[in-house]
Amino acid sequence: MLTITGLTKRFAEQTILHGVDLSVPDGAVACLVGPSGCGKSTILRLVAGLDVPDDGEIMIGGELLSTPGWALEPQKRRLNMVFQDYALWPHMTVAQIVGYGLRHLGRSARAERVAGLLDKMQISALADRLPAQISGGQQQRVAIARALATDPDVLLLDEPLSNLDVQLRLEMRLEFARLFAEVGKTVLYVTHDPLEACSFADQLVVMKAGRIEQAGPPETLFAHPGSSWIATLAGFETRLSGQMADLNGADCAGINIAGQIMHVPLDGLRDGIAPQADVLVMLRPAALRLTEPTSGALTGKVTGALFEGRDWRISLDIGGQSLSVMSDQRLKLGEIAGLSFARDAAVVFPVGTE
Ligand SMILES: Nc1ncnc2c1ncn2[C@@H]1O[C@H](COP(=O)(O)OP(=O)(O)OP(=O)(O)O)[C@@H](O)[C@H]1O
Repeated sequence: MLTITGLTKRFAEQTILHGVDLSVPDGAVACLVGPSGCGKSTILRLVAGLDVPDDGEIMIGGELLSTPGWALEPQKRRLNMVFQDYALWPHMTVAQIVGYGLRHLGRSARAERVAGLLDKMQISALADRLPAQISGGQQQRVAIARALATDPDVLLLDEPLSNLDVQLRLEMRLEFARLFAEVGKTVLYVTHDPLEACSFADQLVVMKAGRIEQAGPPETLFAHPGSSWIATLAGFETRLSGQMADLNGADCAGINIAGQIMHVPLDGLRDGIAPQADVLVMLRPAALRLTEPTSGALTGKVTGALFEGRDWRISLDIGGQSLSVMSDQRLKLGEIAGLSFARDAAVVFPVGTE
């Protein structure tokens, strides 16, 4: 178990991490995700021992790595880090790079272990090449093989896919999912791409401004986002402003959107939203449907229709607020249409706390 408690880091006058608590069980993959500058890489660097915390403790499997006033030297920590730029030594061959941390082994044991790692990463044919003679994706595999060579308890990866093209990134996501399951290491993985994080995370850790906003399995976070920022990551992209009107029966709330009442299931509603509170309703575009403008449904006026190769993107004005809905039918400008949405399509946040 990797355990981080009250981790605090300051650079000059600025506090970069504000008492971060995080536990990653043995063999689990935790992905730190969040906007640039929120402190993700700083956490990795502190765990790796490349920087010293101002406060808090870091432990791996009961062994203390860092506490105020004391830090275990980086090379004594049972972990390895893969950097964004791979940091491969330019004058060494792939086999020499991967075997570098195994110099204590005899020649044949070392060669056998290196061959196994190159095979695992599917780069056996590149053993005698220099880093400059292989592609970015292949360099990435070499960096991971090197990190696995010394059989660390924990792997730290800092944006390892960000230098690869889009297609290769998609392929490597699959590869990482396979690899992480196979090697069974505890992994702390930094990315700013939530979809990359979701591909293989057991635990998604969403950070903002030096704090953890929400952590848990990706499915839980995406179904029950704790903030509008996470809701946006989870694809609740369409926004409507309104006021709480009433609690309409046991499982539905009424929200006033520019004079019309929109009925939102209570499981999409945050606890403790006061009556009359100004709220932000966030909807997943894929779960919105256009319907006949029946009474009881939210209705809007069509202000645009764009054909996007398969479906029409219909722009709808609802009391001065606009949103777009995909439709298999073209609607006329000025037409009134109803809007329906699936039960899990909406989440609601009180304005000011979102
Ligand atoms: N050595 C340093 N000296 C001063 N400030 C630093 C130092 N290292 C990081 N910072 C600052 O700490 C903040 C967090 O940086 P960090 O690299 O952890 O962010 P990040 O979330 O990993 O961002 P990115 O996705 O852009 O890499 C940033 O504002 C950065 O400028």
